Amino acid sequence: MPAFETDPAPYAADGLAPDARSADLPDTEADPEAALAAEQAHLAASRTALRRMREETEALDLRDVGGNDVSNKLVHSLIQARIAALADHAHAPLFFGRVDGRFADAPDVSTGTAPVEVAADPTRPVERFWIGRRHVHDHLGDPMVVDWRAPVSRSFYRATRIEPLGVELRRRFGWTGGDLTAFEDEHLTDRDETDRASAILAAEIERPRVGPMRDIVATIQPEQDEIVRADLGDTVCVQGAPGTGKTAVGLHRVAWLLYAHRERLQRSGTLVVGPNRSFLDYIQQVLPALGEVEVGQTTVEDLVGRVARVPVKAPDDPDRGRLKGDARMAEVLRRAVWSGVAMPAESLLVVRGSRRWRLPAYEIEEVVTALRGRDVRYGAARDMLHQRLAHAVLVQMERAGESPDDRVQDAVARSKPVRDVVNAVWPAVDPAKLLLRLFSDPEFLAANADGILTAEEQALLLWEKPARGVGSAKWTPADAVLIDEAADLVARTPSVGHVVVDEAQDLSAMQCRAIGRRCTTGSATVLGDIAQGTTPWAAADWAETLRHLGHEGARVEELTQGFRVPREILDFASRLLPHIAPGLAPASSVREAPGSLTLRPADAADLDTAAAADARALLGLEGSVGLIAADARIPALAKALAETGTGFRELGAGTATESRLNLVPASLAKGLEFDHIAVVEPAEIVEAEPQGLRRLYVVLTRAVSGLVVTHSRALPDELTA
Ligand SMILES: Nc1ncnc2c1ncn2[C@@H]1O[C@H](COP(=O)(O)OP(=O)(O)OP(=O)(O)O)[C@@H](O)[C@H]1O
Repeated sequence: MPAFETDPAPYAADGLAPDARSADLPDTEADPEAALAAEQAHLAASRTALRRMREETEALDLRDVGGNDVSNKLVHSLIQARIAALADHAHAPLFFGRVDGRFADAPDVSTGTAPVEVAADPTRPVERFWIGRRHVHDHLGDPMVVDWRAPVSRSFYRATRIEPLGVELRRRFGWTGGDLTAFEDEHLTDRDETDRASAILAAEIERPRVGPMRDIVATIQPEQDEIVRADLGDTVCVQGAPGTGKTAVGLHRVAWLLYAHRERLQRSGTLVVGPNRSFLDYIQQVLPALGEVEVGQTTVEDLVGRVARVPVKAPDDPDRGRLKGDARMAEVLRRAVWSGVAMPAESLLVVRGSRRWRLPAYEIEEVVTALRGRDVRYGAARDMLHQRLAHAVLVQMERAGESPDDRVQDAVARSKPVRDVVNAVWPAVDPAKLLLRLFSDPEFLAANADGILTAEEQALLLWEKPARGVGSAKWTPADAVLIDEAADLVARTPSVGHVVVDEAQDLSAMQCRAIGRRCTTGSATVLGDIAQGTTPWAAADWAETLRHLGHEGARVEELTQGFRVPREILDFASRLLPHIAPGLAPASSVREAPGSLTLRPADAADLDTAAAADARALLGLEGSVGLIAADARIPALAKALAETGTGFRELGAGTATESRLNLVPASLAKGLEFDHIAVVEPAEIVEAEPQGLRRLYVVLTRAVSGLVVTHSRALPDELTA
């Protein structure tokens, strides 16, 4: 059987490949240069095809659509989004890989939006697929580049010599800017060939970081791909050491889910929750680069802030914050919300025309009791109470020979006597006011917290100076989460189809519940590292976090291969692990960078100047630089940098300065990475907070290429032992 279905002219005069998927290409072994030239020709043809696809979209005539103004606007914006998605980014490869293999003939293997598994079929002729960021087809509709999320692309990421999935050849391409410059082949069915380390893969991982995080579509690893392509219904929790690709995997998973379940998820929505704004800024370009612009990216504070609508004015102190984040608070709030429901003292009297209708108190009580027993939100039950009371009055009218219709019932439901009864027996609850009362009124708190919180805990919650009103209270982030919980007891929080939660180890039980109620009808990807938990309420294990998220029993996967931090630095930082997370094994590193770690003693008096000089020296190297120190030292470092006229960007300062040098308070370093980092005075970082050793672990593991530790004091014992 010939290697490929033959077609003697792979590239036609118009530059388009009539059927490059099965055409003969030059023999790679005999003539690698010709093989590279053929790939470059396929690239040129694919670019031409992409341009044609864009021009066709641009030429779409909206007048044909008809419809009203609103639908025209919608179609117009969809077309604009499509045109943007079809842009050819000259600096990025249009494809990064190719698979040649014998695949079962599924109709949507290269274009499918359903998660069709690609299957091998040795009886089929060899077909080849180029894998890239977006789908490109020729004028006949045949694929020239297949989206990395299409079913057949799975074989590119997952095929091994043991399980080739139909793949005979896997080719990776090397690029310089927009030019295709090299390729590497693996013949997965060739028994004589052995695995070799991929230079292209290594180069891609080593590429210096200049700006925000970028996508990893070209190099997703099999264990990562398994998480990326997990079914929509699966909630997956990923534990992974620093730099193992958790964030990258979470973002690619959203992009894959949107491809495989586009219609459903576009309707329900998706959400990425990250620890802070600096982190969201850092990751914000990954999804748009993958063609997904409609994913909400937010912090927990912003998420609950939209519901709580109170000004957050103060941080949480550790003890109070821990208590406010405790899951027992949910029960206190539940009791408090429902505590206002009372039994009626009087009957209900409705006057209509010349007639008076009386509903005795015991009948009202029956209605209230029945509603309490139903599994509905407080506010929904309150709305129902109006209607139920009106209905009971209507029954009396009917018994008396009248024939009232729905309009009469509505009028009675809205009448003042009914409203008065409802206000008395089922008062409206304002979540923020409820919390204000709990924290200001010891008796109200005791009535709802006794048996749940100890007397000391109740005392801890009470404000020393009760607030006058919701607007003037000194709300903290944990309070906003409690208000969000109360709001959900009153009215159900809408759920999206999928939520990705990053740095989840730092969430309190109540924060988990806040996120969990936003994916009650959907699934979640939960990412984190127990060793990097730095909040006073950080998780000790994933089972608890998953339980509070409402996804108990979700599977926990571990990523152990580090892509960011060179081995020497990772080994150095991992000395802290037995002290901060005894159960966790250190990650391995795929990257060797001998000499990447420098320990530099300095005089206490010159520490800031020395650190500023280190950072300036690092600017002489390629890539981004992070100067990281305890938060309290940041102003001194900013001054030292300014004195030498070194431009820098201070994270968290709210300024939009562009600079390769980033001045980073240790508390904002989580999730970020820089090519080179200079860490100042580790002992100070450790002392700054109860979880200081973990903070130091986070800080030391931000480096991609090099780490300089500048210190005037002894390094912490845990780091030198
Ligand atoms: N398969 C891969 N190919 C190339 N680069 C990768 C791969 N996986 C991860 N990386 C890179 O490794 C770095 C670390 O990834 P990421 O930030 O997702 O790790 P993380 O596990 O979330 O780290 P942390 O716990 O420190 O937040 C990033 O630069 C990412 O692009």
